[in-house]
Amino acid sequence: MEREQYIPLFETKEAKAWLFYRLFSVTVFLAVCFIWVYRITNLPKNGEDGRWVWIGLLAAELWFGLYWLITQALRWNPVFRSTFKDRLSWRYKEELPGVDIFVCTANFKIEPPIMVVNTVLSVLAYDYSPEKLSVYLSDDGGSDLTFYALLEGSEFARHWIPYCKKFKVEPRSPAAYFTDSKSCMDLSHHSEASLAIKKLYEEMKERIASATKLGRIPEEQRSKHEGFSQWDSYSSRLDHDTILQILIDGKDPNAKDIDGCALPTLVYLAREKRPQHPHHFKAGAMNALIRVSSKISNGPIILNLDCDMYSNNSLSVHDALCFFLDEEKSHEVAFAQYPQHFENITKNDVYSNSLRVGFNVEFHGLDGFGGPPYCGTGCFQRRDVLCGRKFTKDSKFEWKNDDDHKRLRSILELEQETKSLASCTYEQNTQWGKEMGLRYGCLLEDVITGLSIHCRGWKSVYINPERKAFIGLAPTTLSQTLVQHKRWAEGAFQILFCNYSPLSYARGKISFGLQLGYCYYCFWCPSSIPVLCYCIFPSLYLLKGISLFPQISSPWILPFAYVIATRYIYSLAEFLWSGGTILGWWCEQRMWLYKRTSSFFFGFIDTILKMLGFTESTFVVTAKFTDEDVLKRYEKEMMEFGDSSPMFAILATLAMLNLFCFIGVVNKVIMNGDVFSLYKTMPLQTLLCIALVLINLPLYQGLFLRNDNGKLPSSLAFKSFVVALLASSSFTLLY
Ligand SMILES: O=c1ccn([C@@H]2O[C@H](COP(=O)(O)OP(=O)(O)O[C@H]3O[C@H](CO)[C@@H](O)[C@H](O)[C@H]3O)[C@@H](O)[C@H]2O)c(=O)[nH]1
Ligand SMILES: [Mn+2]
Repeated sequence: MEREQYIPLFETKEAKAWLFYRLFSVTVFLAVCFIWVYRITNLPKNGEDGRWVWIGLLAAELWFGLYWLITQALRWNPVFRSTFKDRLSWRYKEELPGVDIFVCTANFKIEPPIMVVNTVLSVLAYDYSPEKLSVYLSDDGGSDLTFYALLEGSEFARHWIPYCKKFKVEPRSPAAYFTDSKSCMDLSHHSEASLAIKKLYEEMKERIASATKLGRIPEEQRSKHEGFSQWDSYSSRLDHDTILQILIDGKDPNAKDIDGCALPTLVYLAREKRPQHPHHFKAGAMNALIRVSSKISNGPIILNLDCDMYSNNSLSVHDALCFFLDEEKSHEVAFAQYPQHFENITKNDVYSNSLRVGFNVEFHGLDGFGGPPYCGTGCFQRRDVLCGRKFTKDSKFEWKNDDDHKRLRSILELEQETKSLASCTYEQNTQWGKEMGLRYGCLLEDVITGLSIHCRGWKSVYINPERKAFIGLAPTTLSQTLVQHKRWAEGAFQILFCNYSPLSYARGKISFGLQLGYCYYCFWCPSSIPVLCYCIFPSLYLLKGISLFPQISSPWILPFAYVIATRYIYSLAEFLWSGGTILGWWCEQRMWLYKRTSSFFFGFIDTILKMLGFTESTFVVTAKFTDEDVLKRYEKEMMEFGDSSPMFAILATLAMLNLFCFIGVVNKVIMNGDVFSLYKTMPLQTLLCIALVLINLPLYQGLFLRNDNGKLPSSLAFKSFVVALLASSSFTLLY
């Protein structure tokens, strides 16, 4: 037979301006070298003022310079991918592979069941043959409320899916669809059907809301489904049997939507939990899902989603499949990662949660070196690779289509057999969590798993289409953002010491660029220390009148000026290009500082304590639900403090310290009457201190000027005031 002509399913383009960027980056590096030379050649002699702090600054600047070199990997070689999904349907017609979608939820109190159901509905309604689509919800909360909500959702799906397909609805999360102004316009066109479906949705929402409010399932509902009986032996969230229920069996000829078309499979799973067995958080949940799904649908492609990440494009599966089914280029692709988008980002994004630059710039850069990391959500994976398969030249993606849609066993039998795969003891003495499935023992289970896949020789691709594929919820308070980043930074730091460390094990197994790329995240924690030094010492020495940087008349000021100016101009340009605002960029600078001085610093300390055996790290789940009061302030872009966490204590103390130094210096200048002397002798120190005070303005407001519940508690204000005052005055008087 003649070989069919090869038609590429995706293409990869390089960025246009890469040469320009590389030249620019070389000039910055030269300037950095001059700064190092300045520090070394001007080191104060033994006994002179400021020798120790000078050495400290040298260390910090060495770190900043080297770390900056690492970040170049993220921008050196960006690539952009596009897919041809019409060719896919044309080429493969009905022979596309099965896709299993895993949605994870963990806590019904902070991850509202109605939101979870919307996410599930959005993927159930994918424009993909229902026989080949299966959706699994893993509920680590083991909550009958979530189960009940899913049960309601499965009933509603029988109306929702045909509605979506008939009217080509987008997005297919009902909640998003009914609030989207554009789709509401459409809604008015196909009047009757849309009013009816909206009513059904509202009724379902109402039932779920009242059950949630009540805190239990009404008896009449409970008696309708035998699945609830599985909660009879349930004692707590962390102590219960496996609960498994196939809510829609796609292979059952009676499972039909209201138009008589087949439905995708839908499964609820709460794996067994026992207090004496570690459950490994999300990684454990995913591994249980991998095993359970292998018995039920065994789709060769797996999509993993967080419970808040609904699908915003009914054709994303097709887009992703282009990367796995291309006849010449696909054999090395292990996973395709989509970016995360968030629907609740305010205009200037006060907490810098949109991760704009990361997803619009840096991930493209990593893609150029062998692939973006696995981000835990919005990621399509090959099942065989996830289960430990190594890359070889003939690792082509293969799947067989079983035409037999009938089950040999009854569904009850199947459920019973499958349950044991989700038990606590199943993994004992197996490779699960090590060589198979997601890796255990790291707070960033996704990134470490992706790294291990890269180390086995696979590539990944980054797909960032115009129409957003997945949209979720970002944290809405400062403390949530800081806690989330602490988890991420701590997890990334753990990777540095694990078996797959990008510094040692990965060498030679992944490209040098990707090694650096991973290091960028892994070194977040330790980079807190030089930033802390820079926030404290230059200002204290300014107050004391000791200069630590070149004077305005010295030529050495030039490299400093060049680095500072280009760093900020470039980052502003990049931020605006990625769709941000100027004020948003300013907020990002603030969050840059806050993350380093609190999240990354605490992550650093915690990792060290953990290595010494003092603590265990836990996965703190981000709330996807905000109090009305808090939400109002969030929408007004007011920083939300509220409680007195140790992270806030550090931030407040640093802010106060800089304020005192600033006031002290202004006072001195006024007494001396010579405004210009400071500008001549210590221009950079003054600039740094002023910048730190300006960036902290919202914090001073939270400390002293606000009256709402989101301000900083006065006890914390008092403590930080005293500590900062003591530190600055004792430094000037005694030292
Ligand atoms: O024991 C647990 C803890 C969490 N989750 C689920 O994991 C997901 C992510 O949790 P979230 O609190 O939203 O964390 P984020 O920081 O927003 O998530 C990012 O970072 C995590 C790693 O830190 C990844 O697991 C996520 O996929 C990624 O989106 C959620 O759906 C949770 O329900 C579980 O299933 N079991
Ligand atoms: Mn999340």
